[in-house]
Amino acid sequence: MNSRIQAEQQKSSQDLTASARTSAPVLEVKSAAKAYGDHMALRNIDFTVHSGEWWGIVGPNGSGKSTLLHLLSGVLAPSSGSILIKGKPVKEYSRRALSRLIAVLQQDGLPEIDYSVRDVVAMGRYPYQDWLGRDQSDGEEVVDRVLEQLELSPFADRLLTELSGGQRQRVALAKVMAQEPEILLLDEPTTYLDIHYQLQFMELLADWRRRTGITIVAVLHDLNLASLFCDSIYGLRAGESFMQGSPDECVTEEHLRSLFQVDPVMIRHPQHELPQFLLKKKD
Ligand SMILES: Nc1ncnc2c1ncn2[C@@H]1O[C@H](COP(=O)(O)OP(=O)(O)OP(=O)(O)O)[C@@H](O)[C@H]1O
Repeated sequence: MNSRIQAEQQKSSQDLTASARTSAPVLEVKSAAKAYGDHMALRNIDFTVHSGEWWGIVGPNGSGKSTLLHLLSGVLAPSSGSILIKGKPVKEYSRRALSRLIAVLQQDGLPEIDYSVRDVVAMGRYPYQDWLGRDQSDGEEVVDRVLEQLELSPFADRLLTELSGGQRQRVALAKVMAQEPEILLLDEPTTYLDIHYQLQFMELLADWRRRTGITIVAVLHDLNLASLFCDSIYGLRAGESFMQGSPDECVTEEHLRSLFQVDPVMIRHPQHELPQFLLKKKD
């Protein structure tokens, strides 16, 4: 990619971030806690996501990241505190209204089933169908457009069972794109992807956000990717808030040591001016 295009893309991403900061809150977590039986998985969680922002949720295994995502999507109710979506408690939305607002993508987005790519992407239109299963909007066009955007048109009639894991994850992304949500929640979406597909997946999200201003909250294990793509990072440790802020504020040697007990070598990305780190092995 030539450097002028790269600079323009970086600028448009910065513009998006700046405008996101001045826009309305879409997700608000207020003093939220979640207990499973007598185990407190989350406590004292407070953060606000504004329209068009991209947040990365990071933290060690078992720190409560997926639980937090389940609270945001309304799959789980907080034991105390509240979760607001566009100013309204999540529990006050009907399932259908919620599925028009929020799409969720898991780490293994789709099972290996005997459905064609087109049929699976069309399932994303479910929130727009009436009780007879008719799409009340331009569903077919949306499905065609999304297949085109993700370069899946040549695969449209292939079965999911005939695709690689990386291709299936792209179809999973197409399905949530067809859902046309305002908020996208992702739980470790790049876990099973090789570095080519990891980067491609993150670029597709970035492109989607540039085009539509969608709000993204993603649980990410890879802090280097989080630093490259997210505006803001929220770090959890043992169910409690550990840090929140920009990649520069969060991806630091001190935080990495304290969160993950690793001894990293910090570097500055020479092209993107963002913090990155290398891991060291014992001598
Ligand atoms: N359904 C459940 N019942 C009981 N305890 C649970 C349940 N789900 C999660 N937990 C516990 O809550 C804590 C947080 O789990 P959670 O899955 O949210 O962490 P995580 O940060 O997403 O972990 P990982 O990085 O390993 O996926 C863990 O101690 C886990 O064992």
